[in-house]
Amino acid sequence: MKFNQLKVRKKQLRFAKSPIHDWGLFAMEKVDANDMVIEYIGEVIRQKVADHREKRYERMGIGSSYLFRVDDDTVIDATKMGNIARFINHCCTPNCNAKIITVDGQKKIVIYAKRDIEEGEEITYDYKFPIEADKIPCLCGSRGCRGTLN
Ligand SMILES: Nc1ncnc2c1ncn2[C@@H]1O[C@H](CN(CC[C@H](N)C(=O)O)CC2CN(CCC(c3ccccc3)c3ccccc3)C2)[C@@H](O)[C@H]1O
Repeated sequence: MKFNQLKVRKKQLRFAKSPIHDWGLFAMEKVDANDMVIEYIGEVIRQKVADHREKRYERMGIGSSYLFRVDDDTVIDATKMGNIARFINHCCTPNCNAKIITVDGQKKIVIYAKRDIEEGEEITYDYKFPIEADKIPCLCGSRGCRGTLN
């Protein structure tokens, strides 16, 4: 089914302080399992450009960036141009999935509900960060928490 034929009734969402980390994204209405929640909007850039930007963001002290890896040569950067999807936090037992779909040759990241989500629940997905040496402790607080983001 083409992306624009999807039932793209925008979900009522809001960003607010999160018990997981800083700001998060919350459902303002019930979301049914498998419904599309939001697209992760940002600039589509090549891996090389993302590497340079990541170093620049580190130098600027903005640390963790709004970079979302799509595949081994495509990254979506929501730092300068993005939507509220960039506020979605990680959870080891998330209520959403991030799926990559291709629409007219353009790769898009769409966040779908894995299960029914109640009004007021925080929207989360598994970041699936690559394993790294310097660990980022995970604050998701869920029973199945793996302890680190990477
Ligand atoms: N389960 C978890 N456990 C522990 N930590 C978690 C978990 N889930 C998410 N996180 C944290 O959230 C990050 C992902 N984050 C998700 C949303 C985040 N909650 C938020 O409130 O922004 C988006 C990134 C946070 N950054 C914002 C930078 C900001 C900035 C930073 C410093 C100084 C000034 C400005 C900035 C602002 C504008 C432009 C550029 C940078 C992007 C992860 O990388 C991790 O650090």
